[in-house]
Amino acid sequence: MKRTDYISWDEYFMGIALLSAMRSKDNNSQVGACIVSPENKILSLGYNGMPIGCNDDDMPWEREGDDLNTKYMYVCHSELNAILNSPHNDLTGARMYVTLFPCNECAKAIIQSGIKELIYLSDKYHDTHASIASRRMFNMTGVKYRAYQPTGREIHLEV
Ligand SMILES: Nc1ccn([C@H]2C[C@H](O)[C@@H](COP(=O)(O)O)O2)c(=O)n1
Ligand SMILES: [Zn+2]
Repeated sequence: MKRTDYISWDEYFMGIALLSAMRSKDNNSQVGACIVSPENKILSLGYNGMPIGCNDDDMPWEREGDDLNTKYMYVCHSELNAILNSPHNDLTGARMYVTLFPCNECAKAIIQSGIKELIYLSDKYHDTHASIASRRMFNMTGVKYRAYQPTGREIHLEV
C-alpha cells in the first residue's frame, strides 16, 4: 500500500523556498523564492543577497543610517534573483513560492516574467506602500496570490 503522509506540492516548494532563505546573509530578514512550472518542475531558486561580485563582507547590512550605508541600496531580493537565475527564458504560467510577500519592484519583475501565481508565507510588511502597490499591480494584471496555509507538519533536516 502506498504511503499517505507524504508532503503536498505546496509544502514541498515552500520548504525549498525556506531552505533557500537559509543561505541569506541578511541579519534581519532571510527570504527565499522557488519558481515552479505548471507541471510542478522547479525552474529556479533565489534568496536575498548582494549582487555577484559585491563581497558580502565589504557591503553594509544595516537597516538604518545614511542611505548609501544601508543594505537597501544594494541587496538583490530573492524574487528577482530567482527570476534572473532561471536558465529558462520563458516563465509564462509559472508560479512562485516566496517566504515574504513581494515588494513593488519584485512585483513588476514577476508580472513581466509571466509568472501567474504567487504563494507567500509572511506578509509582515502588508501595510507598507510597497506591498499595497504590489497588490494593486497583481490585481490589475491577474496575477493570483494566496497565503500559504501551514499544515502544522514539521520537517526536520539533519545532516
Ligand atoms: N519580498 C522581499 C522583501 C524583502 N526582501 C529582502 C530585502 C532585504 O534583504 C530584506 C528585508 O530587510 P528588512 O527590511 O526586513 O530588514 O529582505 C526580499 O528578498 N524579498
Ligand atoms: Zn522585492
